[in-house]
Amino acid sequence: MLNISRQISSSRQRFLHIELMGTVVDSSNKEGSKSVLSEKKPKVVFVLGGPGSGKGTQCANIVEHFGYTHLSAGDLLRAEIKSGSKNGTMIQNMISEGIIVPSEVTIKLLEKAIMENENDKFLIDGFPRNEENRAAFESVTGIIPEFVLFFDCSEEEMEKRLLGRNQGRVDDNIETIRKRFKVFVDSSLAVIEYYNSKGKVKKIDAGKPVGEVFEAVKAAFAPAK
Ligand SMILES: Nc1ncnc2c1ncn2[C@@H]1O[C@H](COP(=O)(O)OP(=O)(O)OP(=O)(O)O)[C@@H](O)[C@H]1O
Ligand SMILES: O=c1ccn([C@@H]2O[C@H](COP(=O)(O)O)[C@@H](O)[C@H]2O)c(=O)[nH]1
Repeated sequence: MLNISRQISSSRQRFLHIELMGTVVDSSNKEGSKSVLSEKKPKVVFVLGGPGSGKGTQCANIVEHFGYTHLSAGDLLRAEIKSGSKNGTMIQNMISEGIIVPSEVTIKLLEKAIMENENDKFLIDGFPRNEENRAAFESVTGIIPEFVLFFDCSEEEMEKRLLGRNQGRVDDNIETIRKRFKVFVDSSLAVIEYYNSKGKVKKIDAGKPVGEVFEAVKAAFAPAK
């Protein structure tokens, strides 16, 4: 039985309370046109959560333990900037402002990364970031995620982690961090709500230490009994 209740505890802070499950990969898209992925039929898990909730950290653990390939949408966009692509300046400006890059750009990068990898199971980290991303990805690729891992963490904790990350990211400054939080609440939570309505969200308390979070993640990947 689903049980979602959203509490707004301050103008900037919202939490989702969710109970969950999920599956299935569909290789056709709604327009009937063929995606480059229609033959491959990869298994996909979306890894979602606010900026600094620990998605990348836990994806590294999942790769090691469960043999998935980790595709961070943000990393693919940053690599696109470095490659000198024609979209590089636009992507750079959008990341600096914490804005969501057009779906077409991100989906092309994800499709390419999946096609170029022999693995058939992928963690897609940090995408979809809004409902338009989600609908476009499903329509273009025909992929429905097996499930969605949702890293639930307070803004206070995420802010502390991002300010301490020290990886030289242009968006890890307090001004952009606050913009990213707002984008997450205004646009990205809707994706989690959508998949929750399909019974596909597995919520993780991501405010705990890394090892404890991974114990919960492992349970989410354990086959249903
Ligand atoms: N459970 C945790 N407890 C404390 N620190 C953590 C935890 N998980 C990750 N961190 C640290 O917090 C920072 C952000 O983690 P990470 O990069 O994994 O987050 P993310 O969700 O992928 O962020 P973004 O969405 O900005 O890419 C890193 O410095 C990481 O080492
Ligand atoms: O699907 C995506 C993923 C990322 N972005 C942009 O990149 C930054 C950083 O993303 P991280 O997941 O924190 O690496 C994000 O703020 C967006 O500007 C995107 O547009 N679409």
